[in-house]
Amino acid sequence: MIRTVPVGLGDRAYDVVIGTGLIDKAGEHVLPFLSKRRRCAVVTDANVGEHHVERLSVSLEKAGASVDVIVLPPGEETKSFEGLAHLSDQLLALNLERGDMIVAFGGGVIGDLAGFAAAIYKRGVDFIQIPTSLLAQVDSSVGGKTAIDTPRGKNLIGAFHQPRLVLADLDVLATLPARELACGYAEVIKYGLLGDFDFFEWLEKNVHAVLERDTEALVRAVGRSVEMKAEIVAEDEKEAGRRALLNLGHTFGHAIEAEMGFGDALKHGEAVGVGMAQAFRFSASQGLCPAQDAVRAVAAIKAAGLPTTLSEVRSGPFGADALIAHMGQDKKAEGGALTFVLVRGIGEAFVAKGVDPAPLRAFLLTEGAAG
Ligand SMILES: NC(=O)c1ccc[n+]([C@@H]2O[C@H](COP(=O)([O-])OP(=O)(O)OC[C@H]3O[C@@H](n4cnc5c(N)ncnc54)[C@H](O)[C@@H]3O)[C@@H](O)[C@H]2O)c1
Ligand SMILES: O=C(O)C(=O)C[C@@H](O)[C@H](O)[C@H](O)COP(=O)(O)O
Ligand SMILES: [Zn+2]
Repeated sequence: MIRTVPVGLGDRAYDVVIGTGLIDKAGEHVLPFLSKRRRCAVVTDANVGEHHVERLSVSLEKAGASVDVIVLPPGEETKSFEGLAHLSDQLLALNLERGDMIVAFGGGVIGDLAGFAAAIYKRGVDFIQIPTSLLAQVDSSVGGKTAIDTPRGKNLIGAFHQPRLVLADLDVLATLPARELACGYAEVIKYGLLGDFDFFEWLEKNVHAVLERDTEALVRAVGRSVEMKAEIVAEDEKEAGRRALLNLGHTFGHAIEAEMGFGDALKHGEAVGVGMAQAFRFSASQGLCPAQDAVRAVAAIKAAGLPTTLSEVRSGPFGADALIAHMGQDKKAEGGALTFVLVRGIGEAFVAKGVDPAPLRAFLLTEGAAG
């Protein structure tokens, strides 16, 4: 089974190919994008490398490509200035040329880092995304946001750089740890919560099928997510307007991630789980959204085993002012004022500019943050 979702971006358009058995056929898919000397640098992490990189290399080599593999340490810490310096140096050591291809083979950390390296290496080389986590298949491999974190915040240094192709092989999810699958589910349910009530209702009924990796359920979950992201990105590539909806839960979530220091204790998908729950509760507290929609949204996030409250993230409290300070670094902020993605109900997100910090602070106190 193969499904192709086009991302309509004119001269930067590309396909997202979703299906099974794609790693073994990667060479065929990638070959048309290689230059004459057919050289690729595959960037992966140690976990993905251990399970899958051999098959990918064989497939690329069978198609006539010459392949070098760069293996990085797994984890969010790799998506940093240090990780970028290390990767750039490895690419230079291989003497990769401008016409060569970088292949990002891993989760969102590898995709964001290798994509950013591709955007700036020798002022820009092409790259292909072969996402291996559910989160990367439904979200980070599509849309061209690439970045690294800094201690001051999430994804603060980066570039828009679209891949030439995305190959999402559902088979590789077989080796993905259950915790990571739940992280990916957070971004899947985000699409339902932000703009597709029917998809949300389907997820309510099929959460266990998705988490048990039932192929049919994965095809629908990944397919619908990518379709929604592709449609939004094609309309608003650089987040001038509607693309901000994809940030539902992220202004809250990124602030929590920054406070937690971008490590293993709290993963991005988990932060988005709490962040989306807070976006619904905050919207309800401001009279924007019916309280029962917030209760239902939170229950659906919880059903995947994701956290929905600050106290599940850390027993010690978060400082309300520290969280608000992080929110000030959010890329959606305008003229010093905060922008949030809020909701009128399930499937009805909207962009709220100029959010007053006073009710926000009061809300965070009700959430258990310290004053
Ligand atoms: N660019 C975007 O639009 C976008 C969107 C969403 C998230 N992100 C970013 O993505 C990152 C999170 O991505 P993630 O959740 O994929 O994290 P990740 O890349 O750290 O991968 C999660 C873990 O799973 C392992 N793994 C991945 N695929 C595997 C497989 N098939 N088998 C076994 N292990 C596997 C990895 O080694 C890692 O330990 C964050 O940095 C987030 O900011 C970016
Ligand atoms: O693609 C987008 O646009 C998103 O916002 C998707 C998010 O899930 C993702 O985490 C993204 O990296 C966040 O972007 P940022 O601009 O808030 O750093
Ligand atoms: Zn995200």
